[in-house]
Amino acid sequence: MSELVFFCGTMDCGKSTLALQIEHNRSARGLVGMIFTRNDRAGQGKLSSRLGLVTDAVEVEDGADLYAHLVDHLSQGRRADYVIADEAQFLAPEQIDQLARVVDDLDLDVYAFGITTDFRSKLFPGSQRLVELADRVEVLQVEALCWCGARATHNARTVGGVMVVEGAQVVVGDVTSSTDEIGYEVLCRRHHRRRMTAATARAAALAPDVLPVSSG
Ligand SMILES: Nc1ncnc2c1ncn2[C@@H]1O[C@H](COP(=O)(O)OP(=O)(O)O)[C@@H](O)[C@H]1O
Ligand SMILES: Cc1cn([C@H]2C[C@H](O)[C@@H](COP(=O)(O)O)O2)c(=O)[nH]c1=O
Repeated sequence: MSELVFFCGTMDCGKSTLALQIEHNRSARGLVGMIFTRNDRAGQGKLSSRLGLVTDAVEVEDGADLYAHLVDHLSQGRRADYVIADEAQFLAPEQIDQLARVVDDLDLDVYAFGITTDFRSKLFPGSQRLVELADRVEVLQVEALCWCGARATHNARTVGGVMVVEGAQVVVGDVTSSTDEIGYEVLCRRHHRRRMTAATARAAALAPDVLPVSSG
């Protein structure tokens, strides 16, 4: 029985790497995948991992019908034995419904990869629909860590290392951004709630003691 599986986690926990491994293992056995992505950092029509691997993919545009895309592809006599959708948080809810239809009506496995929540810890609409529709939701095993050493569960957006809570939901970026750029940092919930990033924690640790010292 084919499945819709949602592999999720924070940024930088290895989702794209796993997508590329699934693709590698299946193509090594002669299977052909249809690979979708949207807004990958490496550019349009790319699925890339921080380990340096990259493969070509179909860039999903606004309003694209993913089910129709598969039907067109197959009716031209071309193969697709399974589907991978990376950066699935950026897909519209309707496109997730189309992926579920690919599983049910075309009997293909669909592996979707994405972050569940945005920098304000709100569900992305595409991820919400995946949680609603997936046969299985798998949280990645390789945990990203907060600066304090706890498991990172949340994604913070930063400007110059300082966490921000205003802005558009979608801003493509990375966890290794230079000062002043918009970047991201993964944090545990405690430090996300306190808006305490590695930079602000370091600054607080270096600040002179603010408590008055009594002379008598
Ligand atoms: N230089 C490195 N050596 C070993 N592992 C690395 C290195 N750089 C990145 N990684 C691994 O790659 C993971 C990020 O993989 P990636 O697939 O790009 O993440 P995601 O798609 O979840 O954002 C990191 O959590 C880390 O485990
Ligand atoms: C938290 C958050 C992230 N994004 C963007 C930043 C990256 O381009 C991707 C996540 O990619 P990764 O492979 O999982 O690292 O999402 C965003 O647009 N909005 C956010 O709130």
